[in-house]
Amino acid sequence: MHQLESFCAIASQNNTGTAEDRVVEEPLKVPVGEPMGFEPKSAVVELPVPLKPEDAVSTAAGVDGKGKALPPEDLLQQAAVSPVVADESQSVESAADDDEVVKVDEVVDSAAKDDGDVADKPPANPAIAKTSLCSYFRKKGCNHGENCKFAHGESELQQRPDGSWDPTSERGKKKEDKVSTEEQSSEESRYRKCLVNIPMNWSQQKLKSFLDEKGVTYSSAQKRKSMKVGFLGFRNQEELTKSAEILDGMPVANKRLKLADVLPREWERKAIGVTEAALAGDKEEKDNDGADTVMAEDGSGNENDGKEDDNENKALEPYRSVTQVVTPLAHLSYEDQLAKKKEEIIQVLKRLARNIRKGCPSGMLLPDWLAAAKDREGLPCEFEGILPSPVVDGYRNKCEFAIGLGPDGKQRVVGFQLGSFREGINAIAEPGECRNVSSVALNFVAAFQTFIRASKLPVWDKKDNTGFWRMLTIREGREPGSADEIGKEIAEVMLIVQVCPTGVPEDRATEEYSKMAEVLIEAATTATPQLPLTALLVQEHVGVSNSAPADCPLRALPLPGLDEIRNTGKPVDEVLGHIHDYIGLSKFRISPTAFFQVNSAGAEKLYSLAGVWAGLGPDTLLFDVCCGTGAIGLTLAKRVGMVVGIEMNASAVADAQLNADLNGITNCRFIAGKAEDVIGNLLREYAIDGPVSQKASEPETGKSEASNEEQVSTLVSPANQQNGDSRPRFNNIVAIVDPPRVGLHHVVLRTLRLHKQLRRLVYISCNPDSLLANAVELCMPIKEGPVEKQKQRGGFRGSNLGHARRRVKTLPPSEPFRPVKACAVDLFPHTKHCEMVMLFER
Ligand SMILES: C[S@@+](CC[C@H](N)C(=O)[O-])C[C@H]1O[C@@H](n2cnc3c(N)ncnc32)[C@H](O)[C@@H]1O
Repeated sequence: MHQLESFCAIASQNNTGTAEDRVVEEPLKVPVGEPMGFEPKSAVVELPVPLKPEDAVSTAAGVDGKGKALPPEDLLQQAAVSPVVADESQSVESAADDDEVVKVDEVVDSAAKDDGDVADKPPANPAIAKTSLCSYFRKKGCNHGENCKFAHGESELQQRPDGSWDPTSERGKKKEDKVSTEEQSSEESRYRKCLVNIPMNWSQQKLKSFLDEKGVTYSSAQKRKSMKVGFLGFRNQEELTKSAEILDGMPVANKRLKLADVLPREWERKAIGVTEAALAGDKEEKDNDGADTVMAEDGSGNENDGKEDDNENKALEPYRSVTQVVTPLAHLSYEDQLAKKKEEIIQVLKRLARNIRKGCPSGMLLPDWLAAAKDREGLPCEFEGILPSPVVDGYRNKCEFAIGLGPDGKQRVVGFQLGSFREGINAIAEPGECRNVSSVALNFVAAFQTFIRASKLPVWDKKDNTGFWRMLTIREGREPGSADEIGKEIAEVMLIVQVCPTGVPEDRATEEYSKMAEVLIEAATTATPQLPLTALLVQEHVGVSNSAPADCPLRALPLPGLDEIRNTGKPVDEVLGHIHDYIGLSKFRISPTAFFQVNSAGAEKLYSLAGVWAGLGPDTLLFDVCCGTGAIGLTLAKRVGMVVGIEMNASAVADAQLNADLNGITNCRFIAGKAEDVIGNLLREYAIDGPVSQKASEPETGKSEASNEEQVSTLVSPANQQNGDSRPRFNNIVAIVDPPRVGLHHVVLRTLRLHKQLRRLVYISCNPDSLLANAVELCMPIKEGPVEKQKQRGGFRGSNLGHARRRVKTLPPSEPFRPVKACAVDLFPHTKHCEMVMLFER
C-alpha cells in the first residue's frame, strides 16, 4: 500500500476527530519510505568515504561538521570522548527503519548499544564486557582510565557474545584473514548471496536458527551487526536456487527478504579472477532475470530496491560514471530535480508526524498540530515547497579532489572517487563532466593533474595507506551580489594540497612543492582570462582517511609574481591563509578549515528565509547555534538586539569575529566551544529568566576540557565583570540552529526545550534523519508524573529516532514545541541533497 494511503487508513481508524478519539492507544506502525539525502554538511563534494575501521579511527579526532560514515565501534569510541559525534551509520539505518527500535535484555555489547548520552559516563556496571579496543588509548592515551568502557590493550579485550573479536584487534584481524582466505579459496565463494532486510537486531546465531527453521541449506551465514544485511554461502547452484525460492520475498518483521548478488571487493575480483568483462556479462544475465539488488560484501551496501531510477543496476558495472556518483540527478531537467526533491521532503515530513505520534505517551491527548496532520495528508505542518538555487551550474565554492589512480589502475588522476572504498572502489575519475564544479576549479585540476603525472613521488593508495599526494581542495570566493555567470565572478581561489610526508625527506618534499607552485602559477597566469590564485597551502596529514582534523597544520607556500592577480589590495601575509566570499553584500573571511555553505548564492536565500521565520526585532537575542564563520548571525544582526554565535571550530570563530568588523557589526558575540558545553550558561547569562531548572542547562557531557566554572568565566566580558548588572538581558530569545549532519547534541536540545523564554526556533537541516530525531526531542509531548530514569548503557539498541523517543521520557515536564512550517532550499542542484528550514514554536 502506498505510504500515504496506509497512513490515512490507520489514522482514520484511530482518529475520528473528537478529543477522546485522539487519545493515543497504540503506536502507529506504517511502512517507511526511502531515506532522502540532504547535503552532507561538509563543504565538499559528496565523495564516498573510506570505511575501513582504521579510517574511522583517524577520522575520529577531526569532526568539523562533516557527515562521514564510520564503523560503529569507532563512532562509539568517538562518542565516548566527543559527545557531538553521532553515529551516521545509525542515522542511515534509522532512515530506512524508523520503527525499528528494539529492546535487548541482557546481552552486553558495548559497540552496538551505546547512545550519546551514556557513552560519556563511566560504566555503571564494572562487569561490562570490554569487547572493543579503545582507539584513544591506542593513539595518544585515554583519560578515562579504568573506567573506560573500551579495552585498553589486547589483554583487556574480551570476546563478543557472538564469538567474534573486535575486528581491529590482533585476534579479530587473524580471524578475518582466515575467514576471507578460506572463503576465497572455497568453491562456495561462487555461490555467495547477500540477504537484505534482516531485522537489524538479529544476531548471527538468530539468522542461522531462522534459516534452519525455514529449511534453508547453506554452508555459511554471516550477519553484520546493526545492519539489515547478511551474507549466505551455498555449496552449489542447486542449494542456492532452492534457498532463493524459500527466502526471496519472504515477509519478516514488516519487510520482505531479498536475496541479492554480492559485488566482490576489488581485491577479491582480482584474486578470484573476475574480469570486468565477466562482470559486464553478469550484468546482462541479471538484467534478464530481474535481480535488482547488489551489495558489496563488506556490507557497505548499494542497496537498491528498484525505486531509484537513475542508478538502478549500475553497481553491476565495474564502475559508475563520475556524473552518476557526484551529480546523479544531472540527467533530469532542473524542474524535475526540484519536483523529485520536493516529493522526498514531503515523505520526510510525514515520517516526522508518524514518529511523534508513535512516541506520544498512551492515554494522552494528541497535540492539535498532530491531530490536524490527517487533514494535511499526513503532513505535520505547512510545507511551502522548494526554493530553487539561483545558480544551477558551477555553483560549488569548495570541492575536494582525490588524487589516485584512474579506472585502468595505471594513470594518475585528480578527481572524484567512483564509489565507496567499502564497495571495493578506489578508482578516481576526472571531474570534467560534473556540472556543479566551476570552470575555474576544472582549470586548476587539469594543471595539477599534469603536474602529478610528472611527479616522482607516489600518489595515495587507500588499499595500503601509502603514497604522498592525497587530495587537492579548491575553495573559491566570489564577488558581491547575486551570481548568474558564476565562472566570471570568482575573485579569490585557495588551493590546499594534502600530502602524507611519511618517509619523504623534507628537502625532497620542498622541491616538489616549489615545482607545484610554479605549475599552478603558470596555469593561473596563462589562462584566458587569468585565474585568480590567492593562496596555496600544504596540509601534511598522516591519518588513514583524507578527512584531516581541523587543527591539522597548514603551511602557506609563496606565490612569487602573483600579487597583482591576487586582487585583494592587501599585504601578501595577511591574505595567504584565507579567502573571502559574500552572502549578498556581507563579506566573509573564510579560513581553510572553516565551514562555509558551498553555494553562496543559494545560502543567501536560505538565511533570508530563516531570518523572516525567526520573527526578529530589536528586542530579540538571536542564538546562532553552530555558527561557523558567523554567516547567519551576521547577515541578520542589524535586525536584532544582539547575536550570540556558538561554534566549536576555533578558526571559524576567529573568522566570525573578524567578519563582524569587516561588516561594521558591533552587536555580535562569538563563543568558541561545543554548543552542548556552553549554551546553558549563555542562556543564564542573557535571558531575563533562567531555565526551568538549573540542572537542565548544565553541561552533562563532562567532556569539556575547561570545567563548567572556567567556561562561565570565559563567557563574561570584562565590562560585565566590573558591573554585574550592566549586561544586556532579553525577553525575546530566538534560536537559529544549523547543526552538522549528525544534528544537535541532546544536551542542546534539552536545554532549548527546557528554557521557557525560548518560544521560537528555526532549524536548518542538511540531514532528514537527524532533523527527525531532533524534532522528536523538541516536539514530543511528555506525560505529567515522575521522570523516568535513563536506563544505563547496555540495554538498548535502536535508531536515532528510538534514542530520541527514549530520551524524551527522561525530561522533566516541559512545554513541547510544534512544527509550524517547513520549506526546502535547493543548494545542491544535480545532487540528491537539499537544505531544509523548519520553524518550531510554542
Ligand atoms: C552546517 S555548519 C553551519 C555553519 C554556519 N551556520 C553556516 O551556515 O555557515 C555546522 C557547523 O557546526 C559546527 N559544529 C559541529 N559540531 C558542533 C558543536 N557540537 N558545537 C558547536 N558547533 C559545532 C561545525 O564546525 C560547523 O561550522
